[in-house]
Amino acid sequence: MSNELLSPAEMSEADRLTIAAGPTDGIGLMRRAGEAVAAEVLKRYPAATHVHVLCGPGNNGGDGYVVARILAGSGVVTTIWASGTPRPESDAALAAALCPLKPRPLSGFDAGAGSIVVDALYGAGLSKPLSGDAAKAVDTATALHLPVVAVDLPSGVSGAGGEIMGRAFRAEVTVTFARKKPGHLLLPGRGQCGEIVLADIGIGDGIIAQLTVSTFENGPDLWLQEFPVPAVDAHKYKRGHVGVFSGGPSATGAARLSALAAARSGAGAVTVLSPANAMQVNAAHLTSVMLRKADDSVDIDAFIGERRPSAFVLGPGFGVGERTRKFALALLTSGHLRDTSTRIDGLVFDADAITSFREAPDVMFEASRQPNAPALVMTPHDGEFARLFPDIAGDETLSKLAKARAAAARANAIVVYKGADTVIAAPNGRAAINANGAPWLATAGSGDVLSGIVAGLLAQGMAPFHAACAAVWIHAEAGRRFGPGLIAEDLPMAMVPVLRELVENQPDLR
Ligand SMILES: NC(=O)C1=CN([C@@H]2O[C@H](COP(=O)(O)OP(=O)(O)OC[C@H]3O[C@@H](n4cnc5c(N)ncnc54)[C@H](OP(=O)(O)O)[C@@H]3O)[C@@H](O)[C@H]2O)[C@@H](O)CC1
Ligand SMILES: Nc1ncnc2c1ncn2[C@@H]1O[C@H](COP(=O)(O)OP(=O)(O)O)[C@@H](O)[C@H]1O
Ligand SMILES: [K+]
Repeated sequence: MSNELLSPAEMSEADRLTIAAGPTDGIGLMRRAGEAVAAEVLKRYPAATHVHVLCGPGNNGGDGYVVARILAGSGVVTTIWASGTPRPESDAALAAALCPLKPRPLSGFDAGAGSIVVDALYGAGLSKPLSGDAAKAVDTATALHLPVVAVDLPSGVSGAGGEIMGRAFRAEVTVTFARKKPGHLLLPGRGQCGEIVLADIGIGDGIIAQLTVSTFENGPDLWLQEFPVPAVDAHKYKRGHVGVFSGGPSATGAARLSALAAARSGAGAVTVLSPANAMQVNAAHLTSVMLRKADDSVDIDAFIGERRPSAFVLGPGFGVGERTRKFALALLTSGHLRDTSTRIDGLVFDADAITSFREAPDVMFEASRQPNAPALVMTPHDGEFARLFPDIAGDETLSKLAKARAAAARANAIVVYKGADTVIAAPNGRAAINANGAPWLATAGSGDVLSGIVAGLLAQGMAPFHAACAAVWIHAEAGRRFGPGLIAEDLPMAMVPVLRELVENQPDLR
């Protein structure tokens, strides 16, 4: 697998383990890193008149000295602008000594039109906001519209969380090493990276395996093996039955979007559970999706007992208040209804099911901790996240990744913290960052569709973390491919080619 995302600490551990295992030493890794960056510069900018390499005092700067040596050796006009000098006897000092160019002080950095900047100021070791000459260099490169190639990370972007510290370069391409880092995928860092090129510098998969990484880029590699495909003897109830709760007569659309998405994602049967006074409006709009009255927890228990649903969606269009809390708690405590033939694989709480617990989130978290509680997946956007986890949301020291992890642990739930950089986190600390979406997905009802896909996959027996990851990726992929003009109604149909490819790519099924 190459979808692991390494924190700066994990990357330096990978570095250490590789050197300890031999035969590659530190300068060997640095040479390969510099060679990869130089190759990218030569490939992308063959007509560049002048390359300016900005070198910091650490190993990121060390990579920069290697780049400058190779470019100069290839006949490219190259200037090094250095901030500080490498620590004596460090790999960076060795790289600088091997480079024939005399560095100029970064304070004087200037460049003409047609120039390229290689940003090797700070990478994994960024420890404080950019200021002084480094900040001025960012402003100069920006003002002159110079294309920037970043080494490992655009200086100023935190590798751990994607935050911009002070200022940051906006690169056209970022060449990183061995594995991506969370800061390449989380916003705003992702927006500063441009295209990301992953270079192999000799840190083997076996080394990465020793790190027991728990953060991943979301994609089929993570969950395709588990993606449900109906067996030859499938019947509809073997493919899972999803119940989706509808709001009142003027708020039924969200549940139907969710229900349709659950059906498209492969659930064999889907039932909209409607208040009595919204039965008519729901009936007028449903065809393959079934409809049943559910006004209170007695109705829910009867549905569970009789129809053996395997997953539920509660929240879209449902309304905020006591009734929602009652329904949520009835579902979380429905374990007593289980016998060997009645199994609820999971619950998806979205929208109003989240907001309804803003005054007393612990009540929900406590219920989800009970031994018989079904697996819970929550799908908050920023606003909903802040209602349920105000202290975590307000903690400026935490990245979105860290916030999602903290929330998942507290709530004993899979938390899908939505947005352009959706993070999916599990209570055990596993987390995935999603990066295949597009802003076309920012359209009313898009989130309702997502909750239905999660439930559809849960109902088919996918493990909750993987069901959530797969749903987020499929939803994003469908929206990105559809592109301009997307409305939520389009998403269930736009999923079809995505699902087809997933099924066709499952190794055992070809
Ligand atoms: N690990 C690997 O496998 C490989 C890693 N490689 C490369 O090494 C890079 C990591 O190197 P690194 O650890 O030396 O850190 P780096 O980013 O050079 O910065 C540290 C220096 O900068 C300083 N400094 C930081 N922020 C600052 C600021 N805002 N303003 C001013 N100063 C600031 C900081 O100062 P201090 O915090 O000590 O005060 C320290 O002196 C990595 O990104 C990759 O390119 C490759 O060679 C291949 C193999
Ligand atoms: N700029 C964006 N890029 C990618 N995905 C996005 C973007 N904006 C929103 N999304 C996705 O669209 C969905 C919106 O959900 P939500 O905010 O709940 O909307 P609604 O309540 O209208 O259904 C989420 O899955 C979110 O991750
Ligand atoms: K850099």
